[in-house]
Amino acid sequence: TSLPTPDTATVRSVQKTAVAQGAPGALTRIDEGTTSYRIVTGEADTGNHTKMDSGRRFRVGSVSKTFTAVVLMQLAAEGRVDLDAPANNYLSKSLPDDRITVRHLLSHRSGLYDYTNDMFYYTVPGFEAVRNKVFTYQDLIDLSTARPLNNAPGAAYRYSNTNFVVLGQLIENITGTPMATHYQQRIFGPLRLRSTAYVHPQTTISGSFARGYLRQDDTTLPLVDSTEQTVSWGQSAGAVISNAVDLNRFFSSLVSGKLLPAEHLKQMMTMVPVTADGSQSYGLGLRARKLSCGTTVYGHTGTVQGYYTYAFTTADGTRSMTSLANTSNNGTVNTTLGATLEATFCGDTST
Ligand SMILES: C[C@@H](NC(=O)[C@@H](C)NC(=O)CCCC[C@H](NC(=O)C[NH3+])C(=O)[O-])C(=O)O
Repeated sequence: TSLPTPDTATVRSVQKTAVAQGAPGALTRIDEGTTSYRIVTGEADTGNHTKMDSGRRFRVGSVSKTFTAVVLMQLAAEGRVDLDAPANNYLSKSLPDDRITVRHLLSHRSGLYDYTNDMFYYTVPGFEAVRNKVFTYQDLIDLSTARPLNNAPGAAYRYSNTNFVVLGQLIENITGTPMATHYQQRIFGPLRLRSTAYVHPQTTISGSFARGYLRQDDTTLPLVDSTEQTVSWGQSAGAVISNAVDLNRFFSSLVSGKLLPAEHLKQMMTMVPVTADGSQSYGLGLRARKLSCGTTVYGHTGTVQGYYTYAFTTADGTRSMTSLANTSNNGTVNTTLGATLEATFCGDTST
């Protein structure tokens, strides 16, 4: 299917708006076969006024969930896990409800409470309290199960980081191999994602990277440099580090069948609407968005202190886009940045 030419002028104006709304900088990279478009605005480091550039690495937040889902689906394809079995079959310490299946975890239908609601209720104090902490998966799961389930297993979609922390623990329990090894051997290596890494609990980002700046709840106060942290509160739900070209290659490779057999990819991409207008849906560790021009794109968003990410591709992987703004706790910027999807995949709709 031939898509309209990406509207890079609108991408640029969207980025300028995001900067005007408080982001120090933004980047967008669009890949289509051998053609790439790179648009950047503002600064990667406000301390020495280093300009943003599109090759910089950053924390991808929940885009990590898609990487974790791919590992899980490969194990399912290898016959080592049954998606419809109780997750408790694979866990050393049981979840409070045997009805929670592996598929419920992948599709955010388990009902498990999201511990980050309490952890980050107060944004900067919450962040400062955990930025150098190292949690076990069980520490985080125990924070969640201290609260009642949001819903009966399978009864509703309710986004929860807990689901993908449980999946990290489950994968390590089944295989005896750390998530970092699975990511590297099953995804980063085969796809040559040379700027992508899982270095938990290391707090620093190596190579060329964008610094991240967290907005305070009192927005009159200056941004907090949140670049260095363990992201141990996120791990298999949010601790991957990558860059735009790698995320574009990851999502286009995923949907074009390079990581999973057809049946398992199909299950991952089988979407359930999560918004009333049906424009947003969730599959297994994967988001889909139906854009105004009728094109549906597949990928994930990410929010981690100092970094907003959108990483999406077309159903056939021919065009991929990754956008980053290096701030967070700023919903206006997050919404604005999302407009790079329309500009990229629907082209110039102003005429
Ligand atoms: C939404 C996004 N989810 C993720 O990326 C996961 C890993 N991030 C979160 O759950 C946000 C944690 C708080 C961030 C903090 N907010 C606060 O502290 C608010 N009090 C911040 O904005 O940096 C997704 O799936 O698309």
